Amino acid sequence: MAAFPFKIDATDGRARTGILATPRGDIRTPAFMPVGTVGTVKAMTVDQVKSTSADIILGNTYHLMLRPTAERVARLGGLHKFMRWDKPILTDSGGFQVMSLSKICKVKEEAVTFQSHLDGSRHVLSPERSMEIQADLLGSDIVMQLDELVSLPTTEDKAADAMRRSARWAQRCKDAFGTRDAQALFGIQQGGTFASLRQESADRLREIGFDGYAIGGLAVGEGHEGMVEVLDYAPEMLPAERPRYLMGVGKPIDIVEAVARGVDMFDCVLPTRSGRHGQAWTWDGPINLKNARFAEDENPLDSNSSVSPSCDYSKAYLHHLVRADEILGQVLLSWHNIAFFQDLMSQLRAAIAEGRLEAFRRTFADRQRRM
Ligand SMILES: CC#C[C@H]1NC(N)=Nc2cc3[nH]c(NC)nc3cc21
Repeated sequence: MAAFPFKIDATDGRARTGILATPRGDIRTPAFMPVGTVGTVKAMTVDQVKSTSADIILGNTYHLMLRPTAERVARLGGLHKFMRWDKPILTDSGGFQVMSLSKICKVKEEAVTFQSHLDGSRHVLSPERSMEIQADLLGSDIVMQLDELVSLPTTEDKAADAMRRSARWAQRCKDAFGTRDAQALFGIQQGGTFASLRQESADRLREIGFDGYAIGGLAVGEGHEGMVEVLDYAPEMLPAERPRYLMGVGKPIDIVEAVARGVDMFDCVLPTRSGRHGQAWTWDGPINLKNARFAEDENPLDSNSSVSPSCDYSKAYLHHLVRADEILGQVLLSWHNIAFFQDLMSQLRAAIAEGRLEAFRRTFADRQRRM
């Protein structure tokens, strides 16, 4: 019996909307997970994150194992208690971050060894250690397998080798994770932009059996068209009855196109990172509050929103905060952007439930281009 029942309430073309039920709360899909890398959704309190109606957030094994260490988080009661977030948490396994962040890393069949980007200290991350950190020490609700990242551009042979190692690590993760009914384990499909490798990866993951299936290897610089090309076939290679999670994605238009191709879960640093740099996402595309045209604009970012940073504050005030490099500017724009992404997911769920996703997609794309 797979952990976490996934009930699909409606479909529209390849898109699905439903509920992934977890012991810490239901996750409405399609879902966007705010990124809380080191135990904080940057510049936001957990109450502000909750006010956006986010059902689940993401944490990172790589960052938390380096600081404050997974053992310390465990001694302090686990990640939920530590950061005061009592809803679901998905943790990434560390593979992607080790290979994209750490100074030196060596990948062997047994494990990845690397030096911390913080102080150069040496660390080892094996499939078994990643499971121990995520499931036992951090106590996350959804655990990601450890996978191997290949940097783009890559050859088919290199992508095949990495995909097959990730599949062997997937089995080791499943064995180490064991059978738990209060936590779930997701596998990660690899294979770059090679359909035959993606199919082989999906087949191997299905044989092993996971509670959900992620699409890895995208949002790594392939661009919107490159991503959509893979999304035209990759999601449907994965079991239809379990959640499909596209890692690291993405811009609002990427999310809409991926939902239309059968993806259920997303995470991306874009709303919080761009908010810290003065950017606000709106239904008419992104704007940057640094721009002089907002200096005396008394309108809020979104008067239809019920979330404070979107409906209570004037663009003029936000412009002032950003120009003055005030911390509150980073807080309010991060908060607004997360609220906007959650509003987008809510509108996508409604559009699928009412069978009008195609119309929503067209209108959304036209309006986003207006900027
Ligand atoms: C190859 C591969 C792969 C995936 N593997 C794991 N464990 N995490 C990821 C995180 C990502 N973030 C982004 N873009 C921001 N693409 C990602 C891809 C992965």
